[in-house]
Amino acid sequence: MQDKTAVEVGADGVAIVTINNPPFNLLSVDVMLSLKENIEGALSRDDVKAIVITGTKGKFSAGFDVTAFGGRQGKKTKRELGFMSIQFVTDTLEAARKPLVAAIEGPAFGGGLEIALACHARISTSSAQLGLTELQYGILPGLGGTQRLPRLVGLPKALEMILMSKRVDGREAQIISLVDAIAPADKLLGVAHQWALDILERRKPWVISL
Ligand SMILES: C[C@H](O)CC(=O)SCCNC(=O)CCNC(=O)[C@H](O)C(C)(C)COP(=O)(O)OP(=O)(O)OC[C@H]1O[C@@H](n2cnc3c(N)ncnc32)[C@H](O)[C@@H]1OP(=O)(O)O
Repeated sequence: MQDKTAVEVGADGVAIVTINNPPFNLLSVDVMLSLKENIEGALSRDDVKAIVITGTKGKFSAGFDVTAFGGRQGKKTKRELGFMSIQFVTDTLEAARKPLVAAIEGPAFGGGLEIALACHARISTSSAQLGLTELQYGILPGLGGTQRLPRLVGLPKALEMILMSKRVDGREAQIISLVDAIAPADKLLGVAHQWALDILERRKPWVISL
C-alpha cells in the first residue's frame, strides 16, 4: 500500500511531512494515523529542529473524506470512525515542542485547514483556497477549528466562514491573519522552512491558537 504521508529531513534540520493521498489529499483514519506517526517520529529525532507540513501535488488537503461518514456503525467492534476521537492528530500537533509550519497550496478545507490551524504558522500561495466548509455537509468542524479560527481571525469573520462554509483565497487569508505570509508556489516550501527556523531562533513568534 502506498504510504499516506512521507517525511524528508533537510540538511537544515527541517523535516517536511507530506500528506500523500491524491488527488485531493483527503483525510481518513489511516491518513491521520500515518500523519501522527510521522510527526511523532520527526519530533523524537535529534536531527530534526522543526517541521513543515504540506500536501503532495500542489494540494494541501480538502479535508476529511466525507464518504466515511455515511452509514451506521452497527455492531462493528473494530476501532473505526465513530468509535474513536479523531483529534489524535491535532493533540500531537498541540503537544509539539518543535516549530510546526503549514505550507498551503491548493485546497485547505475542513480537517485539512484544521491541521494547518494547529500549527504555529501558515504560509500559503495567493491562490490557495481555505475554509471550514463542513457545514455544507451538515457537520461541524471536528478538529478544533471552531475554537482556533476565531482566535486567529476574530469571531465575526470566523462565524461568517464557518456558518456559510465561506472559502477565502490566500491573499484574503493573509489580510484576516489566517495565514502569516504569501509565497509563490515554487518558493512556498523554502519560505515555510525559513519561517520554522525563525520561530526556533525566536525571530518570529511561537503562536499557539488554543
Ligand atoms: C473533521 C473535519 O472537520 C470534517 C471535514 O473535513 S468535512 C470535509 C470538508 N471538505 C470540503 O468541504 C471540501 C469539499 N470539496 C471541494 O470543495 C471540491 O470537491 C474540491 C475543491 C476539493 C475539488 O473541486 P473540483 O476539482 O471541482 O472537483 P469535484 O468535482 O468537486 O470533486 C472531485 C471528486 O472528489 C470528491 N470529493 C471532494 N471533496 C471530498 C471530500 N471531502 N470527501 C469525499 N469526496 C470528496 C467529489 O465528491 C468528487 O467525487 P466524484 O468525482 O465521484 O463526483
